[in-house]
Amino acid sequence: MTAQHAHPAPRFTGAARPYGGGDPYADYRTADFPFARLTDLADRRLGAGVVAAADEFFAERENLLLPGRAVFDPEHFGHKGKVMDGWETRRRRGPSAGDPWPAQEDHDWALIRLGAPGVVHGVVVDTAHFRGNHPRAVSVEGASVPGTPGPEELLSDGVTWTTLLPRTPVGGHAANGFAVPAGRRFTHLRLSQYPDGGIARLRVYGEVVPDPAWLEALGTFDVVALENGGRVEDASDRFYSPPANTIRPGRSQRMDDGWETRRRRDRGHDWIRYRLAAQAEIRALEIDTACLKGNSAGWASVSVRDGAGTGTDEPEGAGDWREILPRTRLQPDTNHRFVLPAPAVGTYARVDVFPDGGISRLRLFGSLTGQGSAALAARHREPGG
Ligand SMILES: NC(=O)NC(NC(N)=O)C(=O)[O-]
Repeated sequence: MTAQHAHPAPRFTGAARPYGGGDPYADYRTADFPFARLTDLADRRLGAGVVAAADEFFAERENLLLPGRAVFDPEHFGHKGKVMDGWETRRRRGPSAGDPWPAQEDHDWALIRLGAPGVVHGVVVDTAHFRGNHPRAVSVEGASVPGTPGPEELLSDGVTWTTLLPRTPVGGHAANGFAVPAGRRFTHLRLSQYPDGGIARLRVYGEVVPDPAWLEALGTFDVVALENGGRVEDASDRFYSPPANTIRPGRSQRMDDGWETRRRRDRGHDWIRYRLAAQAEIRALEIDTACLKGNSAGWASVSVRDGAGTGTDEPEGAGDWREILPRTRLQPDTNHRFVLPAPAVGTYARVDVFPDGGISRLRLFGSLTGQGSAALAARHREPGG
């Protein structure tokens, strides 16, 4: 899918006002970035990590990838200074009394391992609560390094870094969002801030491009899982929690780690539509309602559809939806397992929940068809994949 940007993302520059008391988000600058519907490839819950940083004097690099928005407690000071929920470096200085200012090219950097390799469509460099100490500008580069390289290898001359976002001014206390022209499949990013400062969160939105050799070796795997290249295309409700939670790794540990819809007061029902990693044959499935007790979905059905749709709209050129699990009663806080009476082939899947409520995970176990394997291999090979 290519993120379409009819209007360029709004840009925020300059300092924010000093914190004046009350809700610290009252004067936060943000926008609705169209690419933010895609998977956050730098999600800690997907396995992303900040493997190294040039400096983290004031606040630790790990904060960059925490889920949820950054918190600010005006009274919280520690031995090093104001405790900040982000990655914050010390102030850079020039070489001498006569030249006390940092040089034009001075910067601090952090190396990020993506949770799943993929093609990046947009980044958000969030400077929430960094008002007088945000960087003047940032840049983002990507690299594709096989295996599990450590910081030394990533910093070695042998690694080629491709610019995703050239050095660009950013504003303080703002969600600085930038659409990125679709490039290659990257495994790692380098975030730089000029000349120094603090960044609360980094979000990297794009499409997971899994390694076909790995999936081939596994044979049977969860063909809708985020880490394997599955994704949510649309959903009826995003009120309490994102539908993409249903295809995250691991079991849900808290209610907000699943998908919970608001209480319906009409005669309708809620649903999520997914695109699978590629065309697959599904043989078994799980619907988990972990941590959803008084608000678990009452019943659920699952359907699949075949075809080669593109984009986020209803799948184009796809066949009809075929129900593979009829409307089935669900128990609260329970993992439900179903072996399908016959394998079902599809490229899209849909879960319908009745009448509302939540499920925490959907797992679709199967293997890629010959057509699915070929499509995935082609995507992995192509320069844009
Ligand atoms: N008030 C501050 O945040 N000052 C300093 N930063 C921290 N974290 O104390 C600084 O120099 O940016």
